[in-house]
Amino acid sequence: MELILASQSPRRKQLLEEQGYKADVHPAEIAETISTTMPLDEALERLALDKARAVQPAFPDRTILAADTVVVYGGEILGKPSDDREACDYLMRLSGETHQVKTGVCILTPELEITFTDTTDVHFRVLEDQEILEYTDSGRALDKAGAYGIQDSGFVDRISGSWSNVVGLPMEKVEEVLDYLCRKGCATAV
Ligand SMILES: Cc1cn([C@H]2C[C@H](O)[C@@H](COP(=O)(O)OP(=O)(O)OP(=O)(O)O)O2)c(=O)[nH]c1=O
Repeated sequence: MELILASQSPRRKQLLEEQGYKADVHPAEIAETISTTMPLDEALERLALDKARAVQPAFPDRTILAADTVVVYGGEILGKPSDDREACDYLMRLSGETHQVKTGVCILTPELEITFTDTTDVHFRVLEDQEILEYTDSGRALDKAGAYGIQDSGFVDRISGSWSNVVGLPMEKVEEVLDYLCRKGCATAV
């Protein structure tokens, strides 16, 4: 199955390819604004839908996948940090605590618009100031929600829920939907 991936995230491409899906990358060029006038899950799905719709005119016959991942801690949304200082601030706040990672997903076909959100609870071990600085200095924090990668930081000591959801795509649910689409015969469109 070959998808149009409306995301610049190399992690999402890798997660899809590891499960046997080919992903042709065409990132949506839209502002990443999360609406505050609706519940967060709905707002993430809306943003994923907007990303998918932004590329649909170029690929009207294809299946398009888009997503948006955020960290939620203490009632606040932590997206991608704007600089190293903010990245350090996020990591100091998350140290020793449990937060949530939410990914809103949209799978858009010529006939269907499917959106859903998955949530994973993530617990950080207590972090030393020095390791926070080393991580942010390495440049790995800036393109990631919450300023860390579960896959490259070693900060996480346990999770409850989907691991791939934290990396940027809840593959268990994504596969369920893609399998459903194949069974429904949308395969011609993918
Ligand atoms: C929490 C966490 C996030 N991330 C990444 C996944 C996403 O790439 C990024 C969240 O930003 P997103 O805005 O969801 O995605 P993106 O900007 O990389 O790509 P696009 O908007 O084009 O879809 O954070 C990890 O790689 N590991 C993690 O543990």
